[in-house]
Amino acid sequence: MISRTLQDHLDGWAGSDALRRDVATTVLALADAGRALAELLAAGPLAGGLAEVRGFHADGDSQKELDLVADELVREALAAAPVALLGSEEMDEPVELNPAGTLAVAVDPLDGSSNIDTDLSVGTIFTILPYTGADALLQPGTQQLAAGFLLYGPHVALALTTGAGTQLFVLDRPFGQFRMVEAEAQVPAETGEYAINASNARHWDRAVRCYIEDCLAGGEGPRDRDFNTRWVASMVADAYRILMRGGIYLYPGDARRGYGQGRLRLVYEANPIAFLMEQAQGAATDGLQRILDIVPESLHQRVPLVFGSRGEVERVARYHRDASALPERSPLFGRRGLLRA
Ligand SMILES: O=P(O)(O)OC[C@H]1O[C@](O)(COP(=O)(O)O)[C@@H](O)[C@@H]1O
Ligand SMILES: [Mg+2]
Ligand SMILES: [Mg+2]
Repeated sequence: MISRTLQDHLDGWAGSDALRRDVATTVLALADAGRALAELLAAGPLAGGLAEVRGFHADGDSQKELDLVADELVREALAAAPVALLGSEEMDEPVELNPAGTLAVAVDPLDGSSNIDTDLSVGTIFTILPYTGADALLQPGTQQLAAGFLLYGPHVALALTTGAGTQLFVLDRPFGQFRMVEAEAQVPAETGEYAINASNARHWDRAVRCYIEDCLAGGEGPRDRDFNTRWVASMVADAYRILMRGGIYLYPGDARRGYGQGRLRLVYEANPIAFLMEQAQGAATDGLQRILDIVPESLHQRVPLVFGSRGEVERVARYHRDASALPERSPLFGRRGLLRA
C-alpha cells in the first residue's frame, strides 16, 4: 500500500476552510524549500563551503553559509504563499511578504548549524500563526495554526502538527513527495533517555543539577533505574528521536554570560517543538511554566527549554518549583532527598 502524501493529508484537513487552505499551501511551500535544501546537503562539501562563517547575529552567534542559503530558500518558497509576515533566526527584523496574506511565519532555517560539515542531521523549524498585524509573531504558542520541522538525516523527515495530533512524513525521493509514515505520533510518558549538553554542568542551577545527578545515579540512586544519554547538538534530531521513542531534552538557562535564558529561541524553536510534543502527548516547559503559555516580548527572545516524555518533564518542573528543598551541592551519587525518593 502506498501511504498518503502530505498534500492529500493537508487537503483532507483543510477541506473548504479558507484559512486552513492557506496553512496547507504554506506548509507545502516550506516542504518544497526543505526538498531543495536536502539536495544541497546531500552533496556535502561538493556543494562548496557550506560551513564557512559569513557573519554574526546581533547577540554574537555565527551565521554560516548554509544558514544564509537556507534562509534564502525559505524566503523564495514563501514568496507566492499567503504569508504577510516572515520572521527568521537569520534576520534581525521580520519582513513583509504578501500584503494580502492571512498568515505570519517564523523559521529557524537551519537548526544544528554546528553539525553542517560533520555529516550529522540538521533541520528546518517553522511555526505558522494567524496574521494579526505587525506584532503577529509575538502571539503565544497556543495561537499556532501549524508547526513542524524538516529533518535532513539518512532520510528526510517532516514532523507536522495542525492541532490534530502530530504526523510524521518521509520524503519519497524518486517521486519528490512526502508520504505519511505515522498518523499519530505518541511520546511515551516515561523514558530512560535524556539529552543535555553536560559540558555546562558546572553552570547549571540547583534543580537541573539535582535532576541530572539523579539520572546519573541510575539503579543505585533515587530513581531506581539506569538512564542513557543522547545529545546530537541538533535539537531537531533530538526531537525526532523523542517523537519516535520518548526521552527528554533539556537546554536550561545557566550561569554563563548570555545564557541566563538558555540558548533556544521561543518563537521559532521552542514554540513549534512544544506544539508538536503536546500534540503527541508529550510536554514542554521552561521549568516554571508551559512553553505555549509564554507571551513573547521579542522575535529572538531566548527561553530555557525542557521537552519530551510527560512524566520526566513534570519531574523537572517539580525540581524547579521545590528547588529550595534540594541540597545545595549533592554528591554525584547522592542520598535520597526530600523530593527525590
Ligand atoms: O552547542 P550547544 O550549546 O550544545 O547547542 C546545541 C543546540 O543549539 C542548537 O544548535 C541551536 O540551533 P541553531 O543551530 O539554529 O543555532 C540546537 O539545535 C542544539 O540543540
Ligand atoms: Mg536552531
Ligand atoms: Mg539556526
